[in-house]
Amino acid sequence: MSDIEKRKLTSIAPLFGCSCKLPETELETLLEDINISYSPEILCPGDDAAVIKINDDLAIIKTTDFFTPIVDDPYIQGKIAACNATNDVYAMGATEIVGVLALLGIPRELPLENARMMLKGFQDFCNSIGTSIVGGHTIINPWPFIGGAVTAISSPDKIVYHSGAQPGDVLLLTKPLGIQPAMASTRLSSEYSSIIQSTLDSDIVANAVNLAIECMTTSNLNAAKAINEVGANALTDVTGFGLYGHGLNIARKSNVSLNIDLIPIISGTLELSALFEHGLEEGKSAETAGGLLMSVSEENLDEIIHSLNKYNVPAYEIGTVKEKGNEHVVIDNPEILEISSLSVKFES
Ligand SMILES: Nc1ncnc2c1ncn2[C@@H]1O[C@H](COP(=O)(O)OP(=O)(O)OP(=O)(O)O)[C@@H](O)[C@H]1O
Ligand SMILES: [Mg+2]
Repeated sequence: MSDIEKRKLTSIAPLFGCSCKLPETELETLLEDINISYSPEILCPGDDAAVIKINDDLAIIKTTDFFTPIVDDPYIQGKIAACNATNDVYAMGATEIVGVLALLGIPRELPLENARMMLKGFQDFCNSIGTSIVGGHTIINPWPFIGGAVTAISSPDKIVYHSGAQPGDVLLLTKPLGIQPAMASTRLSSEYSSIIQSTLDSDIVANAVNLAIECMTTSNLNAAKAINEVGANALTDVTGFGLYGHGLNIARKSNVSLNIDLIPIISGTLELSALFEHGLEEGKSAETAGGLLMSVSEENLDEIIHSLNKYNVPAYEIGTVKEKGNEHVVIDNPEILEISSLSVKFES
């Protein structure tokens, strides 16, 4: 057995899941320097996915995402990668994916069986949301990575942009936060292990990891279906830039301020975040395949919550949209809501 075969998937790269994204400020500098010119058919440069208007009835949505492993099980890693890559389509309010190209990077020494299981998890997840791998690209690379390039279609008028949040709107989030600290607890040195054991019950840590994996393998498709039925003013998904960073994208594009006064977290992750200094209570902790953050009018609020719950999607009311103030995103001493299950009580 080679050295790498004996190592865990997450031990081959030093960054995990969406936390390997280039920081947002550096990405902005990079893209500014290139000065890309977008033609008028590109409806929303800088949003979660590119939307290309073909005619009044048809837009094509294209997006790509890939990252390093966040779990050691290659099959689950494949599912998480497919969930994360396809979620940017749902973050535009679109629901109809027509195909996914699978992108794979594998270290020379990694047994092909590991790569095969990642791809199998990827394909099974795509099937579970009604689509399939239609091709891909595979390279030899020192760090393993997996992801997808996704194509979807939609009516242009169903697309929901970052830019539509209005003062008076309510902010809803569909998954709890805390993926980064929950998963960091699975990769601990013995020094950290003993600190955690003295701080948190081992069952709480195990449940946090299980719920984090459930979050990362639960598609935002159902949430997008609900939004498609009722409508939302602005929409994004919460990934590597955390709630703060993705909220900032909506606030800037909409020229408003977001006041966030409640942060739903995976139970136990506040203590883990404090230990690893991830900044969860400030919305700064990186999420992977996180939930949808939407801005909805007060008058649509009950209907959208009802519709989300009907599709078995939780809806946490985390704050409100204000006229633009000194800061685009205000998260000041928020209430912390500990979540230990994604299941929804639905009353029709
Ligand atoms: N190399 C690149 N060339 C051109 N545009 C890019 C490049 N990298 C990122 N972008 C654009 O920058 C914006 C932010 O990219 P990013 O992948 O972080 O999207 P996101 O939706 O905010 O995050 P996530 O994909 O994790 O959900 C997107 O509009 C994306 O198309
Ligand atoms: Mg996104």
